[in-house]
Amino acid sequence: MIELQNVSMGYGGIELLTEMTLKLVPGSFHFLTGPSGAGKTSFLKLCYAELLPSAGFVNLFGQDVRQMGRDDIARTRQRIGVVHQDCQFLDHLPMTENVALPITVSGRTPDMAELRELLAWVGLRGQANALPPELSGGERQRAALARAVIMSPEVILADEPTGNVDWEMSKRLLALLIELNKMGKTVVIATHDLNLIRHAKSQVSARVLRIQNRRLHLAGADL
Ligand SMILES: Nc1ncnc2c1ncn2[C@@H]1O[C@H](COP(=O)(O)OP(=O)(O)OP(=O)(O)O)[C@@H](O)[C@H]1O
Repeated sequence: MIELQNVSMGYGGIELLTEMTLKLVPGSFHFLTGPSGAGKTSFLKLCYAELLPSAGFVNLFGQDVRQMGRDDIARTRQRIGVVHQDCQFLDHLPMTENVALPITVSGRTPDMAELRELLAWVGLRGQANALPPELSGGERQRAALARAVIMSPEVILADEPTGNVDWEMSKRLLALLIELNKMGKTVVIATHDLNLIRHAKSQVSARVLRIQNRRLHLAGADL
């Protein structure tokens, strides 16, 4: 579904990622780790066509990203849910409306029963009418996850989804992502948190990728 073949990319003519090859098969679970600034966010952006490779091929659901027009990219993005590192919300809208934004911007009316069910799933039933500034960090992260999955994507790319929360909340977020994977979704989590990876490995069969020295490596069992 997402395939990178000898992909390189960089900014301002300086290469950041070199010759990366990876095939994300349906239902797989991957962690992506590596030092700060190694290029984890940039890598994820390649996977949802926010960035294009400077060399090599990125294939999303059978299509080469370079051959895709704006409409193709928009359609493909509906199949990929992204939990951004700095989850942004519209502060004047209640959480239900923020979480439903992907549906409303695509011109549809959200099903309120489904929306309530989704908020309950991430443990935010009581915050449905709250405004984003009234939420804690963990609640924001869970709302970001709900927003990422509201279009029922096949793939979930989560960029440091547990970045600003304590260990209990990290485990709770991870449990939601594992639940999504058990429902058949393909999951990629970029994280610095090796404890999170160790914890996950007792519950799910996950591959760990590491970006180091601009290249993508399969991490060993030393985690
Ligand atoms: N739009 C951009 N223009 C220029 N340089 C950028 C841009 N985005 C990222 N970079 C640079 O690319 C490098 C990798 O950034 P990226 O955010 O992909 O790394 P990361 O591994 O996700 O980092 P972190 O773990 O700190 O979030 C950094 O040096 C960053 O400054």
